[in-house]
Amino acid sequence: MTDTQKSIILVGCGNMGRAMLESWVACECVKPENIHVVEPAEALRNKLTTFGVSIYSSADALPEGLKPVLFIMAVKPQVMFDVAPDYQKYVDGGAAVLSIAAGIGTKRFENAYGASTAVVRVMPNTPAAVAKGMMVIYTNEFVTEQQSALVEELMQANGAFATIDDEALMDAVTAVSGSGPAYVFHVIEAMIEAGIAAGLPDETAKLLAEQTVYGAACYAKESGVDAKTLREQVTSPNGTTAAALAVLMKDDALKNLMRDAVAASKKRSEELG
Ligand SMILES: NC(=O)C1=CN([C@@H]2O[C@H](COP(=O)(O)OP(=O)(O)OC[C@H]3O[C@@H](n4cnc5c(N)ncnc54)[C@H](OP(=O)(O)O)[C@@H]3O)[C@@H](O)[C@H]2O)C=CC1
Ligand SMILES: O=C(O)[C@@H]1CCC=N1
Repeated sequence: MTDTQKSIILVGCGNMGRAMLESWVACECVKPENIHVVEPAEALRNKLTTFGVSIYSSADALPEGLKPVLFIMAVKPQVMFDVAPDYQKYVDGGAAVLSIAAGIGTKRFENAYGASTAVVRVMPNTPAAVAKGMMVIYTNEFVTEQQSALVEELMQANGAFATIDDEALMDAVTAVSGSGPAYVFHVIEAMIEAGIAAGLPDETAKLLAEQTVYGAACYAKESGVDAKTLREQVTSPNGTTAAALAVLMKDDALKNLMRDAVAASKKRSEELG
């Protein structure tokens, strides 16, 4: 089997499933028609027609004899084990299950599908849609080299990936990089509103906020300089930034808020498991 003959099934093409799919259709590890997408919502299926992927409304509609290398469970944690039995036959045929659900551990899939099931957990994030995701991978001992290699190719198409050996870290991962884009989007919202309140036209406030967050993130990642030093380089003594940071850093306000937010997300991930 050549690489491009490999097939995968994506179960659920909502916010996160679609974000990952957007970068997969451009990657050369799986041909678009060999990406089988199962999504019950007609409106979401209709948005996939230009992707060249194979689209189904339910597991029953998948073609007979399909032998996927892996299937990706991108449904909500709350419905995961209602949906899981529909894919038992692919596990029995040697496929690995890849779950992106918050909280749910590999053991629960082993319990559902069988003790030696190959299970991959990935905590993705939505910037995967523009190949700028942070994808964190944990695999159990039953995942084969071929399955692992395909997972890494797919995750690379989505942006950067990291692997962890300790599954217990997944809740903290979820709280930082899984949920994290929402924190940053909220910062962008807040900067836009503040810019408008300071007198900027709406479109100008949006452009400035988005490009500033984008540029700062690229600079932090690409310069090799730590964030504290980069912050200090912006901050002229008794200048404008110092005036702003006196507000943001008073009593470690933002750090404390972020610590509480990440702790709340981690706790919720543990509860979902
Ligand atoms: N959103 C994010 O940023 C992130 C999400 N995740 C995880 O990704 C998973 C999906 O989240 P998200 O994309 O936000 O959720 P969505 O609700 O947007 O997407 C889930 C999709 O699965 C569909 N679905 C429900 N039942 C089935 C079924 N039997 N077969 C196939 N598809 C089905 C849903 O359809 P319908 O609505 O009609 O039920 C929906 O379109 C969750 O487990 C979440 O924890 C992880 C990291 C980040
Ligand atoms: O909010 C959630 O539960 C999912 C998991 C991480 C990001 N979104």
